[in-house]
Amino acid sequence: MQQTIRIGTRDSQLAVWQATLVRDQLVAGGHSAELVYIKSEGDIDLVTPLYAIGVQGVFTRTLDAALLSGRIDMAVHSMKDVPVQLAQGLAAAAVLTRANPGDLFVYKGDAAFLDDPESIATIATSSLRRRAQWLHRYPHHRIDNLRGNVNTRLAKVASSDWQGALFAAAGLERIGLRPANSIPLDWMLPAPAQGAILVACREDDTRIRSVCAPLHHEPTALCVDMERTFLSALMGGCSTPIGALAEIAGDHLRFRGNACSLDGKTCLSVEKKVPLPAELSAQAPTGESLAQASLGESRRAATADLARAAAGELLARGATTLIQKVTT
Ligand SMILES: NCc1[nH]cc(CCC(=O)O)c1CC(=O)O
Repeated sequence: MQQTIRIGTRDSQLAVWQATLVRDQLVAGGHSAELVYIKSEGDIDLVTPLYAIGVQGVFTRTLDAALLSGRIDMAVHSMKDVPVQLAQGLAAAAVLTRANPGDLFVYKGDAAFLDDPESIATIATSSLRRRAQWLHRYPHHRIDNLRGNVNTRLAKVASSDWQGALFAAAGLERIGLRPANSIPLDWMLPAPAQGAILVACREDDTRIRSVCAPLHHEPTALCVDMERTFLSALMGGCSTPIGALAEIAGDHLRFRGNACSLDGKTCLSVEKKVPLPAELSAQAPTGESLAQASLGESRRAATADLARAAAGELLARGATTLIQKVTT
């Protein structure tokens, strides 16, 4: 009998949904697995905006510690909450197939005010990235802070004077909460890795790494790695307004990135489109067969170069000043 795999997760509804998805896949693969609930710093202080907490990994550090001490065997995270550099001694065991990567505007009443350049609406979000991109498009609006897990935030919107609030589509959709009065924000670039789930384990845990191999989705991993490479090449911390989205569209890889000033007055954006290696087209097999097909480090290196080139372009066009303004 193999030992039961202990899957660490935060206890928000979204986190539990994601961890359950992993557990169910492991169980379907013939393994025994259970959830272990662990509170993160980000769940305890629900008032301070994340950018003001100021440390990376507020949602991941307690889980990292539980992994390293052997209390759990794997941790399931929303990948966008995980610092680009994983904690020492940990490794990515799998990146799951990405859900809707976009952001969503949830509004009250009707959304006609969006087309009215005179309207003085107040929109809620604590994300500097969403704030900056929203103000870039709607400079006449006001932004208020709104923290908490998805459920708390939805409830706060309902009982507030705000006209609406901004959410990750994946966060709402996964827990079956996508409100009818919502608009997908195609023009807003999501956070790097938004909508993707990362399973982390101890670097030397070969059993867990092989158990997780069938859960891995290489096309998603390739895309989110590009986005995270772009982020680190721009020196963005978790709170810098940087958006990035890599998408596989047929036989092409499309990468878009941006960096904005906090007030949204300046938004620099970049786009790259390159042909995709045939084995990674949208129809590519997933999981084990693709892992076996092995992309090879060279292909990853090529897409990482593209992300760094995109970042380099933004830096050359003035992103350095934007980022300095944010961090000082
Ligand atoms: N920052 C918190 C967080 N981390 C992951 C998600 C949603 C799921 C995802 O983006 O993958 C959210 C909520 C949100 O941004 O609205």
